[in-house]
Amino acid sequence: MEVYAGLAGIPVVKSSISYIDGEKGVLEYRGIPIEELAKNSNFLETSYLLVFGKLPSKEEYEKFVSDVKDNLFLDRSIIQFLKDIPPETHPMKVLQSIIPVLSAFDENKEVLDEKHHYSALVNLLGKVPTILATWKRIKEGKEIVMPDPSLDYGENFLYMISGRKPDKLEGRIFDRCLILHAEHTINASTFTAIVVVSTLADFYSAVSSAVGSLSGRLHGGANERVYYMLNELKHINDIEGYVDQKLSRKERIMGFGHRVYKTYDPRAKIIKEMLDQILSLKGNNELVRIATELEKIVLDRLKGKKIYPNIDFYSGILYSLLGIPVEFYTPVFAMARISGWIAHCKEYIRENKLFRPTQIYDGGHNIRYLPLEKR
Ligand SMILES: CC(=O)SCCNC(=O)CCNC(=O)[C@H](O)C(C)(C)COP(=O)(O)OP(=O)(O)OC[C@H]1O[C@@H](n2cnc3c(N)ncnc32)[C@H](O)[C@@H]1OP(=O)(O)O
Ligand SMILES: O=C([O-])CC(=O)C(=O)O
Repeated sequence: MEVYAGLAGIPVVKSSISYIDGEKGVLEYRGIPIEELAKNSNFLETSYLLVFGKLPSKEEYEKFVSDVKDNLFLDRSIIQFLKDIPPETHPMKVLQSIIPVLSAFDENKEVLDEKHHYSALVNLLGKVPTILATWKRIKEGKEIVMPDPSLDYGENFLYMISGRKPDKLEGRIFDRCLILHAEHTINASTFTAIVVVSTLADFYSAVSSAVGSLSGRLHGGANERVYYMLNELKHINDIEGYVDQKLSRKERIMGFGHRVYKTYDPRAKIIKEMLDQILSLKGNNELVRIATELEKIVLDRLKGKKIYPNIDFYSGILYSLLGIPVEFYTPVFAMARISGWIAHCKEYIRENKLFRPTQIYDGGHNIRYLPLEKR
């Protein structure tokens, strides 16, 4: 028997939700290339596609958007809960702890029932942006901005965090970022979600656990770390030394490398294009200059290892230009990934099999118990 460390390359499900060709840099959601969706779709339509397996008709789309919008507002008890949390708490921890509480307001509690899947989906898509924005305002001691259902999904989030209505381009760019982050086959957090749901725990527990899994710096948490790294590199001349020192210590450079992509992450390419678009309006930016130079040096030092920027490398810079504070980069990722997590939970539970892998035991046997005073 052999141990498959990190289950690398081991299929654990059959799925028709998304597809990656890591050598060619292809990503498709339900067979549609990510580039097509980022160009033509919006986040809620893409969420519908992921969860229900097809693009919605006009009526289906309108009903779905309206169901999400009906769920934007938070109960007073949830706002109070947020007010009682210590302000230093990272928003990923806030999200992870509050999501299970939302189940109290969902009357469809049976995990095997499709009604639960739908109500958890619209409840979480509706409330998670409001929770994050409300937490940001509370943390900063500012007045809470209530959701505005007349705005598009992404615009409403930018509005709630800042109190300012974003312009159309900012709203569209943010919405496209949400599309790019919505789904990515069986990554660590999605795997976490289906493991939880395989015990027949409900979708709120699965999504909350997936948030915890996403928060780590080898996964979604890397986008926040990239931002700190770029800020540490105050000058272009510092970069070579930084990279060489990191590599000589065998440390990872955040935002580079991927378990599946052995070429440029197609999502990072789209984010880079959007950065150019926003910079042409806002003017040049020092962080972008540093990131571009860092990318050149890392690609040069690691050539042969097939290591390229992943989605987390440029996303934070884009978020900073949209006025999103650094601690909220990973939570924004989580907000988008809800659709992917729920799509997988819904698919997995259809032919559920409890996850229960095995191990190769390499400890002792029949060891005598030694009383405390003899140890
Ligand atoms: C949304 C996402 O989750 S995208 C990923 C976000 N995470 C990051 O950006 C963190 C930095 N990246 C990494 O740590 C890794 O690339 C991971 C965890 C994403 C993928 O890791 P794995 O598939 O396990 O790659 P693995 O550990 O096999 O690495 C292969 C080789 O490349 C090196 N390597 C991989 N990524 C990096 C990196 N970012 N910086 C430097 N070296 C790296 C490894 O040290 C290893 O070298 P070795 O063969 O000499 O030991
Ligand atoms: O697929 C992965 O391992 C990580 C990733 O890029 C994602 O979840 O978006």
